[in-house]
Amino acid sequence: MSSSNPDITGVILVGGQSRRMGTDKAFLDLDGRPLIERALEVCREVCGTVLLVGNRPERFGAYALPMVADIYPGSSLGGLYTGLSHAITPAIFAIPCDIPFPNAAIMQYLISRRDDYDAVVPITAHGAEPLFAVYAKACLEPMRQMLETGNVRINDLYSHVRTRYVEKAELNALDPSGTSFLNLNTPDDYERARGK
Ligand SMILES: Nc1nc2c(ncn2[C@@H]2O[C@H](COP(=O)(O)OP(=O)(O)OP(=O)(O)O)[C@@H](O)[C@H]2O)c(=O)[nH]1
Repeated sequence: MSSSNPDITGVILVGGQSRRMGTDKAFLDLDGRPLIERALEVCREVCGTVLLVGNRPERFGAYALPMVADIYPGSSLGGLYTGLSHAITPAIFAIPCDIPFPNAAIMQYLISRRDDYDAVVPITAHGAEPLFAVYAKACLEPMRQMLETGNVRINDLYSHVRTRYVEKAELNALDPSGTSFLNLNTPDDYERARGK
């Protein structure tokens, strides 16, 4: 796989319950393609390796990708921790499976802001976007401590690692449609995305 960042693993989070949607979000069809394939496409473009993290490998066999089960099941923080643990690269780019318009240019930009930081996290109108962010191996131990104590609020991680927040204004030019961080949680969200 040729990519501009061989030292980054794209970690696609495909766990969770999809309770609000009522059907596995990874396989929601948008313009003839399931969401998972959109995430996969940008990961292949930007990252050296791709890893799926979730607990239903039988659903993803067709993609012939490495897939690992959550070490700490039950939270997206557990998914991040699992992806970062298994990655053989020094850092990962985490991406959820429920964003219909993942933006490779934004991924590239966030990766380019790594410098000496352990986490690079975009800020949008909705606050931090911890599931579309860069994490270095230095995040593993603080993540593990949070998981061991039952704290799964990813935003609490950032005070324990060197975090670079990337403000919305920095990203606007890369996101003219303003849809890059849209995520689909409910059937209504899905209907709206189909209209875009
Ligand atoms: N590996 C892993 N991924 C998760 C887990 N929980 C959520 N995710 C992923 O994180 C992203 C955001 O998920 P959410 O919308 O917060 O949760 P969800 O369980 O998918 O949906 P709800 O049941 O409606 O809350 C999606 O890509 C999910 O696949 C988890 O426990 N493990």
